[in-house]
Amino acid sequence: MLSIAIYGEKILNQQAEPVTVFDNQLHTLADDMLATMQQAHGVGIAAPQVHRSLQMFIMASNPNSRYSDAPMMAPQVVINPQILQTSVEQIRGEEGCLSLPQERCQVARFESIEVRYQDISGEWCQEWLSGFVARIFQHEFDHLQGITLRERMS
Ligand SMILES: O=C(NO)N[C@@H](Cc1ccccc1)C(=O)O
Ligand SMILES: [Zn+2]
Repeated sequence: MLSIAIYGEKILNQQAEPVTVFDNQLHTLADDMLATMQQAHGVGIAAPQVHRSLQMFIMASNPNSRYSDAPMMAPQVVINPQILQTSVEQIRGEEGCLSLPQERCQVARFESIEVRYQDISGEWCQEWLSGFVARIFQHEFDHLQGITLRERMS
């Protein structure tokens, strides 16, 4: 397990660096992030939260004790992400953050987004996401820009 940075640590307010080397060490980091997220009953985790200032996160929505109505999806490693388009509609919904333990708050997010990112092997993927998975993507994407829930609490 990796240690999770807590709100206030400056790494959470930094712009993360692009990933340029897709090697075994990157695979190990992805595996360690997933294990750390699962141990914390999370549905997503971003590299800066495990003290690695890299443009990389994992989305792994699953119904668990913290989000009982989360949809089931296979864990997805997202590297060097871009948000290409967003829906007009925004939806308020409850979010938590592993770096803000015990806090939950309502955040407005775009209902659907078109995204482009590289997977663990460096292949580019482009797709539309909507609903809870789009919410997780936007939450993790914020982390890569040094934005946390505290800055989103309206
Ligand atoms: O802190 C993180 N990721 O950065 N993990 C959050 C992810 C998340 C995002 C959006 C809505 C709900 C939950 C978690 O509670 O598992
Ligand atoms: Zn978070």
